[in-house]
Amino acid sequence: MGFSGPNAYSHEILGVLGELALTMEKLPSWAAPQPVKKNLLTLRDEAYIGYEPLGVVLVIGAWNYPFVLVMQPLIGAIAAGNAVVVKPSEVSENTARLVAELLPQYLDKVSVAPCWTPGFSVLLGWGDPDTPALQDLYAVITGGVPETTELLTQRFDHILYTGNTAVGRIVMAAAAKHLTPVTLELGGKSPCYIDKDCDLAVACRRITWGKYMNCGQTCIAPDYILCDPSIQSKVVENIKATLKEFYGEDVKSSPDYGRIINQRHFKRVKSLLEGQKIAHGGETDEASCFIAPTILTDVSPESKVMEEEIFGPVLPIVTVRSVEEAIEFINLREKPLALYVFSNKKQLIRRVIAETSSGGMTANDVIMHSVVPDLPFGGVGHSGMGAYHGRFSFETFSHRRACLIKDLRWEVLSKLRYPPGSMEMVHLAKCLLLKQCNKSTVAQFISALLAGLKAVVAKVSFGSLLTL
Ligand SMILES: NC(=O)c1ccc[n+]([C@@H]2O[C@H](COP(=O)([O-])OP(=O)(O)OC[C@H]3O[C@@H](n4cnc5c(N)ncnc54)[C@H](O)[C@@H]3O)[C@@H](O)[C@H]2O)c1
Ligand SMILES: CCCCCCC=O
Repeated sequence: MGFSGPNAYSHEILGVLGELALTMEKLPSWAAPQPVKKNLLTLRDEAYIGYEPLGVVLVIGAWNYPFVLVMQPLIGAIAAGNAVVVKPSEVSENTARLVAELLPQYLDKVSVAPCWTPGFSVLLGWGDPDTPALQDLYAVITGGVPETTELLTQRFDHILYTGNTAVGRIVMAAAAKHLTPVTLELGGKSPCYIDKDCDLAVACRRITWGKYMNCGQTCIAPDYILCDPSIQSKVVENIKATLKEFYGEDVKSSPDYGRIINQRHFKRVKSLLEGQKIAHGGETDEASCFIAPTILTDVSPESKVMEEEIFGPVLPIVTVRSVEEAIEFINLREKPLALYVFSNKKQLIRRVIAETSSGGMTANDVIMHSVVPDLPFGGVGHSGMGAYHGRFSFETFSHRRACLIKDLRWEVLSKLRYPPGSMEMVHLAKCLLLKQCNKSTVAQFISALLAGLKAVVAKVSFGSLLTL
């Protein structure tokens, strides 16, 4: 993909460092038992949510940000107390090799792995599973489809998969065989609506940054623009001006402009240009997998480029006459991973939010919701299920255990639920649970309490008499 040094650091390392710092600071509070609200029936008890590890987590990463996409889930899974098997994408083979080399050097080992089968041990390169030896608690498996397919036959306690929707189905089907819960971080076409009432220069600069970073190979890149026909040419001019500002006269030689990951994806993205009106860019070079930043205008909603996620530096503009039409356009399609809206009108922004659905959204910018540490990152519908980042990673990889600790006294309150049943007891329970009390129920409750109290006092006095 040709990340330059600064881009590799900011896209792949900074996020991991931020996640580590946040997790180390907040983990004690995330992991602490969370007391919950009590009702009159549980007033004297301890009721809380206790967090416990799920067990062994499988993290399957994608190639477009190959380091952060395995490290960020790994941090959450470790923080929640799990053992982890990491499967980086074979497409970004150098990073996969690096992860496999580095992780075992820095992370803990374990002397036994009782729940893992012999087949699994062989897959992990552990040799004879009966021979006690130190094994990686955080193992890395490299390889492609056959290795991942084999890995998926094993039983895990959670799987977090990042990648395309088609493979997402395969992962979910394999997980279902073991009743393993999954987090699916998928993709899709993230729309970007530009209202006429907005600062187009700023909007287009931000869109250009998010669309063409990593050569368009970002899961939450704005996939296409929806705007009024009257501003289409201004949008094109502003994006063109920004491209010059960002990458200079010769994009090909800019260290900040990437390349398509491989020939297969190069051919796929290039084919999306066929039959389109190219307002800017369109140049390609197969040998170096270069595709220039490209803008397509007056794109038909029925064209191929509007059918699949582009995942490349091609930005189609589809014109719509109003925000209603934009909302309808979005809602006729699968729920996207991200949604963007640019407008000076807060009311219009709130309307777009209220009348659409997406994994996440940013107004008046792109990508940025994904770097707010207290926001969950994930899709909805075909763009994914579940979420992670920060506290949400900890929650995703933990079991929330409902804990209630009672004592063996105050049996008088428990009598409410014991047979034989009576309507008086139902009214009393309703009074205690729903706080819907009438006078006679309150009187009944007080007399029951007094009876309980009398019994306790009698027991204590009898005990004191005995000790005299
Ligand atoms: N939601 C997110 O956080 C996020 C992040 C990055 C990418 N994506 C999405 O991922 C897609 C691009 O990634 P990709 O799918 O090309 O990545 P990819 O080719 O790297 O595949 C992802 C993972 O799936 C495994 N895999 C591939 N085929 C498999 C099979 N038949 N059975 C089992 N495992 C298999 C690969 O080994 C890899 O680890 C885009 O749709 C993009 O939007 C989503
Ligand atoms: C700036 C990094 C964004 C990472 C989003 C991951 C999806 O591809």
